[in-house]
This record gives sequence, C-alpha cells and structure tokens, in this order.
Amino acid sequence: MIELKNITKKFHQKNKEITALSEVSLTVPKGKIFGVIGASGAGKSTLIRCVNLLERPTSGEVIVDGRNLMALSAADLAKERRQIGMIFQHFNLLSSRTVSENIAFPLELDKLPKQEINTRVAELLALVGLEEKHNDYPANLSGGQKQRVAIARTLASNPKVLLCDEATSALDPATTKSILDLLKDINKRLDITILLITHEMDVVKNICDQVAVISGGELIEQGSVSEIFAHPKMEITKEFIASSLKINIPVEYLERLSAKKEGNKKPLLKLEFTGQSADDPVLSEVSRLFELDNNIIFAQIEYAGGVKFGAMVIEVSGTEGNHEKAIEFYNSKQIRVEVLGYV
Ligand SMILES: Nc1ncnc2c1ncn2[C@@H]1O[C@H](COP(=O)(O)OP(=O)(O)OP(=O)(O)O)[C@@H](O)[C@H]1O
Repeated sequence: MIELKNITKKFHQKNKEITALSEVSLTVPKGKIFGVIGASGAGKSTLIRCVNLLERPTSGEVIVDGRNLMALSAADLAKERRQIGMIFQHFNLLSSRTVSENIAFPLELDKLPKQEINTRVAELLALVGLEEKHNDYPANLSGGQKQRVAIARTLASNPKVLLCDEATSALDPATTKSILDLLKDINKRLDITILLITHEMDVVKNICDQVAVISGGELIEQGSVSEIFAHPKMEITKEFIASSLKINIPVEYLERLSAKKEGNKKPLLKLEFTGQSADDPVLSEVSRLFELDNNIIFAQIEYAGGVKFGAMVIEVSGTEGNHEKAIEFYNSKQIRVEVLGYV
C-alpha cells in the first residue's frame, strides 16, 4: 500500500545542508501496521511527512496504492491526499468548533448534504466512543478524547492509509493504551493500513506488525516485530527493546549498591533476554556449571509479535572467577549482561 524507494531529503539552512533522510526504502503491505522507531532528530517526522508529500523528497519515489505521488499534478495530488489520513501528537483540532463540528469539517469541505454529514458524524462518534461528548469543545476534553476526535475527523473521508505522527506521545500510559487499542480496532475493522512513527518501543510492541529503526536519517534495521525482538542486530535496536522494560530494583538494594567490590559484597547483574534465550533454563545451568547461587531480585518477561523477551536482576553468590565465567556463558547464549554494582 505504501512504498518508499530510496528517499533522500535534504534541507538547506543559510549555507548549511542537512541530510534528514538518506536512501530510505520501506514497504507497508495493505492492512498492516508498520512502526518506525527512532530517537529525537533521527528523521522520523521528515519520513512520515514525505509519505503525503507535506515534505517533498529531494530524490526517490513515493508510491501509495500503486500511484507515484511525486509524478501527480497538484489537483491529482490533492485528491490522492484525501485518501491518506494523518493524526498528530498535538491533535490539531479546531478550538472554535464542537466535537461534532470538528468531525464534520472534512465532509463540509467535500460539500456533502447536511443529512449525510449528520449520519456519518454519528457513526464516527460511535466508532471512537465519544457520543456523549458530541457537543463539547476541544478545550473541555482530555488528551485521549481529543485524539479520538482527531481520529474520527481523519476517518470521515474514508482514507485507505493512516499516518500517525507520535500520536500517543502527549498521553499518559493508560490513555496511550486505549488509543493504541482504538487504532488496532480501526486497522482490523476498516482494513486501513497504518504507518506510525514513535520513540517508544511499547507502541511498536503493542500494535505493530512490522518495524523499522531509523538513526541519523537511515533505516538501519527492519523486519517483522517478532524477528526484530527475537534477533535484534544493531545496538540501538537492543537499547530500544530494553527501554520498553521497566526494571525495578528495590530501594534497599539501591541503598547498599556500590560501584566497586568491597568486602564480601556480591555482584548484582542485569540480564536481558530475547527470543530463544528467554526459553532456555540458563540460571539453573549457570548454577550447576559454575557452582553459583542466583537470588532473583527482579524479573519481567514480555511478549511482542509472539516472541518472548525480558530482563532479570540477580544477586550472585560464589567465587569471583566463576562470576566471570558465568558472564561469558550468558554472552555465548546471546544474553546481554550488565554488572549494576555490588551489594
Ligand atoms: N524544515 C527543516 N529545516 C531544516 N532542518 C530540518 C527541517 N526539518 C527537520 N530538519 C532536520 O532534520 C533532521 C531530522 O528531523 P526530524 O524532525 O525528522 O526528526 P525526528 O526524528 O522527527 O525528531 P523528533 O522526535 O525530535 O521530532 C534534524 O536534524 C532536523 O534538525
């Protein structure tokens, strides 16, 4: 449904040239949810804005539903853009219009008869669960409700593609979850293809089928969510996966934690598992092989695209030489180990 071919985007500022995107190629199949994840300044916004030509790529091709957008006349492009909905981090609602009037706006632009608009708005209000708020103004809505209005307004023109520009970044975790559930529901129910950009792996984990990692304007890794979570290759990808785990170390351990080994303090290790390594009984293996005792302080296992991944914090008893052997063993099993300190 969406195909970006070798997209490069350069900005010119005074006499400086900034390459925001460099030879970016990706394909989003119809009906799928594709996430692009990256840190601030990586080029995410530029990338998503290239899909509907809000930014015109310096070179490359943008193909949506088989049409090469860069080759279209202004009039044809305007028509094609109606098929590509977009929602934003800050909702972009019209503050002087009620919820219903905001949703009706694109339909009024299309000059639909009043009765038809009313029927469609009622359907959309029901779809996003905002029937009771139809007469409220945006200022009186929560962030999550505002994003629901923005989603309903975008869906009014029956787009085949929905672009989400950090759509949940301004929302708290519970509201984020409810908006992601709504996007997933829309994707399934209306068969809309979704391309989203985010800096949170949680978003990818929750709703995406496929993911690409962007860094310095380049797509450095992409694949199905299960592939990427099971076998992340790039260090940045591994960090994004780890960042979606909320590791909690009890305060009493943190108070005792020192950076250096002193007296008979024991190492506190953080282990990160992905894919196969999350299924292996490595703790008992290490315990047997190296005569170590593991005291689990914290553990979390999550699922993404049917793949397990997780992290564990353990306090390890035994001799120092064997601690090092254990770390080597974990590394040989593709488990990332960090010595957090000594307790
Ligand atoms: N209109 C512009 N003029 C000049 N440089 C720009 C312009 N828009 C973006 N850039 C530059 O392009 C690079 C990518 O920016 P972009 O906004 O796409 O990143 P991002 O990943 O979306 O970041 P964030 O998450 O902080 O919004 C940055 O170096 C940015 O400064």
